[in-house]
Amino acid sequence: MHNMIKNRSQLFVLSKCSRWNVNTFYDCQKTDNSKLGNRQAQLMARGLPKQKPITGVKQIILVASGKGGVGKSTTAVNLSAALKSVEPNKIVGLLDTDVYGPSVPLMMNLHETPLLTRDNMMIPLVNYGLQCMSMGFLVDDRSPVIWRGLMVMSALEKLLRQVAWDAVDYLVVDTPPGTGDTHLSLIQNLPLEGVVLVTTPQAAAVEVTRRGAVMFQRLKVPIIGVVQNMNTVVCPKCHHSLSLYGHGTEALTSELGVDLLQDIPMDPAITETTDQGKPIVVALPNSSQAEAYKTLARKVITFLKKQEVPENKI
Ligand SMILES: Nc1ncnc2c1ncn2[C@@H]1O[C@H](COP(=O)(O)OP(=O)(O)OP(=O)(O)O)[C@@H](O)[C@H]1O
Repeated sequence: MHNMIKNRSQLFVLSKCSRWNVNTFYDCQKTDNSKLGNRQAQLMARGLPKQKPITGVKQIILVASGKGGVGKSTTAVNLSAALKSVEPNKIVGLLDTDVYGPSVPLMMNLHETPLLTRDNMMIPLVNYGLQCMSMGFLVDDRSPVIWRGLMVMSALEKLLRQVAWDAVDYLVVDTPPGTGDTHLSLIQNLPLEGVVLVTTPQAAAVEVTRRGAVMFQRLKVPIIGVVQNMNTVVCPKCHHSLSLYGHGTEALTSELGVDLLQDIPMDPAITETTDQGKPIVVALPNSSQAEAYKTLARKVITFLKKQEVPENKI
């Protein structure tokens, strides 16, 4: 757990039984931004504007989609688990920035309220070896979040700056669908390594993904590649793979000049494990579905390694 505090009960006492909830959003202290580290220098060396890293995090990867419901959160959760599985020595975090429809609590089976450090930083909840933070940990599970944009931005600021990430190597950031304020705010404020776009191949989904991709390209966020989700169905008896929607994603990736990173079939085991709060990479680690997510993770890692600027070039 967090290196300042060795166990949760000790922390609970130290924080005078304070638990983070939505009411404390507006009266907490500012994050300590003094430890920006080498990363900023690396990004400046790449000619990127001066964004502020997240304390305790080395590399940040966005997972985004144009349309809702295409499997972005499922991909983000399984990508996080797969990064951990492929590189067990690395520390992986998962940040859910979908304030209106957070999925991480359900998909990671985490329903507690985060504890606070002495300086009012939220301690990520941990399951399956992944540090996790979500707006869903801070609001009632069943209540809708009825907030105006400014409140959402304020909540996002807290999620970005008031979480006590503990030496995270890879932070996977699940985003809301579309290309709204949250994306702009993430792009403006964070040194992002790149974005993984998730789409299904129907024309409607591909069209919105294209618009999202152009936004990322214009704002100089590297596109790591595209995950095509739920295009194929594999027959459990004869293992024949049937394509449901055709080649919309290939057309998109060749138009954008980016990689089609992985094809994830539509599979009931993925839905079931997701709904049970255990990503398929954890629930069925040797399955072909888990292997698909691990292949994706390996490609993301290869991309991240290429992004690194050698120390002697800074
Ligand atoms: N490859 C897949 N096979 C089967 N079911 C899947 C697959 N990918 C996602 N699903 C299911 O599709 C539904 C939507 O997935 P998910 O919540 O990840 O989408 P999303 O794009 O993040 O949605 P939102 O726009 O609400 O954030 C979930 O029930 C999930 O279990």
